[in-house]
Amino acid sequence: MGYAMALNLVKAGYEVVVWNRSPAKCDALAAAGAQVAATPAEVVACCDITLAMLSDPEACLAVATAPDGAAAAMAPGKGYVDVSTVDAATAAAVAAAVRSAGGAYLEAPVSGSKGPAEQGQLIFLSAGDKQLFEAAAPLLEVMGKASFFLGDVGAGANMKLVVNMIMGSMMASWAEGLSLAKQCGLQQSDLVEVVKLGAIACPMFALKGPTMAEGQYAPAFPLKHQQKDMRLALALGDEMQQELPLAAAANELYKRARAAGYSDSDFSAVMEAVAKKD
Ligand SMILES: NC(=O)C1=CN([C@@H]2O[C@H](COP(=O)(O)OP(=O)(O)OC[C@H]3O[C@@H](n4cnc5c(N)ncnc54)[C@H](OP(=O)(O)O)[C@@H]3O)[C@@H](O)[C@H]2O)C=CC1
Ligand SMILES: O=CCCC(=O)O
Repeated sequence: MGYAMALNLVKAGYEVVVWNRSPAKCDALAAAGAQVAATPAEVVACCDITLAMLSDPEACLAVATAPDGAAAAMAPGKGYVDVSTVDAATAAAVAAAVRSAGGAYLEAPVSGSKGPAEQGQLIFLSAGDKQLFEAAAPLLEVMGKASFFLGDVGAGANMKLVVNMIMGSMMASWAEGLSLAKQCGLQQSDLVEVVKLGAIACPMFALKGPTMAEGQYAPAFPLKHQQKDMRLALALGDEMQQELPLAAAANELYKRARAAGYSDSDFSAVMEAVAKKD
């Protein structure tokens, strides 16, 4: 995700400085014209606005707060936009580190996967410092098709977790439907066409149905990240005393798929947790 988003900024003519824990992953961006930094702090030192796209809460905290992390070079006039999917507590901790160094903080997790990231069609779910949202708007416009400002720190993270919890349950349900259709002798391709025309038509079902029927799960949204989002959404449910029985059941399927070795496959590989073995 970070690669596609940064590449769009380079293509739009911005001076982009990149860092990644595994440095080789910066090579293609360097070839496209980005400058490569040695640490997150070095990125922040070079830039007015720094974007972070990282896997999970642990990664976001590490990159923001390590001795050579982003907060170490934060200063008044600089902004940090974390577009990773994390929980509100992590967003608050990163915000505190950035703000205590005088910087501004925006969380802006994204809806949309690899394709929308490449096409500049992401949806940003932002919260935090409104002035930074306004300053970052031209960048978000390059990378996305819509940006929402949802309020104080945590609101963007919570919105993203609600959206991905719904998506995870829908995908698990779709996997069950495709599997049941097959078991009763129906063509899965017919199910895809029937669903496409009715009230439960859904771009995700249309996109993923054919490849799921073939047992192909080339990663767009890795299953380990979907399971992380289910876990974080369930924790949010506990905190809010909101029952989430469907999401809890779906989470067990994603955990089963992870245990079966599908962590780095697309999240549609949840199919393997429900499909009856012939
Ligand atoms: N893929 C998708 O479709 C979407 C993903 N998201 C969210 O975006 C985020 C990134 O997703 P995606 O790009 O797919 O994930 P990837 O797994 O491809 O990339 C994760 C990135 O995080 C880095 N990272 C992980 N742990 C650490 C750490 N401890 N310290 C420093 N860097 C670390 C990785 O570095 P390294 O290369 O060294 O491993 C890599 O750059 C996740 O929060 C995900 O939930 C949101 C919308 C869509
Ligand atoms: O977090 C991943 C979201 C994927 C999507 O919105 O298609």
